[in-house]
Amino acid sequence: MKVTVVGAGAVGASCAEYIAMKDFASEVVLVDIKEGFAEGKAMDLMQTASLNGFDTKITGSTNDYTKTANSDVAVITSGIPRKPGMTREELISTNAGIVKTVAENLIKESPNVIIIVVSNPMDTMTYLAHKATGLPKNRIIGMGGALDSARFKYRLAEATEAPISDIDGMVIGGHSDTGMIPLTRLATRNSVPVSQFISEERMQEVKEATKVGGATLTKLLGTSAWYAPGAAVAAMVHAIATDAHKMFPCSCFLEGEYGLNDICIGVPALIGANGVEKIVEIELSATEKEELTNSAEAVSKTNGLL
Ligand SMILES: NC(=O)c1ccc[n+]([C@@H]2O[C@H](COP(=O)([O-])OP(=O)(O)OC[C@H]3O[C@@H](n4cnc5c(N)ncnc54)[C@H](O)[C@@H]3O)[C@@H](O)[C@H]2O)c1
Ligand SMILES: O=C(O)C[C@H](O)C(=O)O
Repeated sequence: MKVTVVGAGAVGASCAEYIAMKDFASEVVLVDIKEGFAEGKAMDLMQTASLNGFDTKITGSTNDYTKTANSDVAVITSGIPRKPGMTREELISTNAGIVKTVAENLIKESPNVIIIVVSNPMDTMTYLAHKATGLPKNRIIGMGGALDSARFKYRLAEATEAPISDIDGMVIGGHSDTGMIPLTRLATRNSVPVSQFISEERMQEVKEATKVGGATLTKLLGTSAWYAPGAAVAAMVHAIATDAHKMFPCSCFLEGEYGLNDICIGVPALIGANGVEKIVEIELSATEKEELTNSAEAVSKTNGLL
């Protein structure tokens, strides 16, 4: 499998590294607009190959998309990250132009590619990539829910003092500080509802900490996070490569599912060789439905700024 990662910055390089470490791709091409940057990151990563035991070939390119030809999967991480105090939505004016151009360049060289959008505001950038490329909806996927769910599990494990491997949980909705919906009702510790281990008040704290997970890290780091985002993308690319039909909440183009239309937003989906193999419609409570409706309204409002 050939994978292109556009943007060789913090998230792009982390994503390329995790993909290489899993050793399932024949080639990863890093692309960046900064002269020599992607080539440098690729060389540095390749010099870890004998140490970390992978055979994936990582190459770099300064904005030459011919090097990306016939990619099976392309990940878009190009664009600016937020600074402390900013929302993801504030990045739209810079990132929309970048994501549109990059998506158009990618499909010229790789007409059969599956695109995973990471750049923020991610749900709106996924919608933009969908509109700009006209690719079938199964081949444009936004990465947000896989990361948000990993953060939810981290917070649940912390609150229950359980090993993370005991914990399961999922976050749906928009990838924003206010739009995420950690499904506390469905979170489990080894099949037992987490609500049996912690108070309702503690559960609310977990929910709120999950929603501002990205903002918390941005405040600590001075820029947004990259290890967990890179790992989340690598897990999704791996599911495509292995046709795993693994369930991730991710930003999918909806046509009636969950009562929503003409929007990309986080819902559970089975990810396999064709990208989104199936959107899974789980039964939501009245409160969760209302939260999803509100979240979708906010994403649509941001889409209106395109
Ligand atoms: N969806 C998510 O869960 C998630 C998680 C983390 C970060 N992000 C987003 O990912 C994006 C990247 O974050 P980062 O921390 O890697 O930023 P970064 O600044 O470290 O890297 C971005 C890279 O994009 C490159 N770039 C800019 N314009 C380009 C273009 N036209 N073509 C190719 N490359 C171009 C830059 O030169 C830079 O190297 C941000 O928008 C951030 O908000 C999303
Ligand atoms: O928080 C951000 O701006 C980056 C990313 O969306 C994240 O959740 O880490």
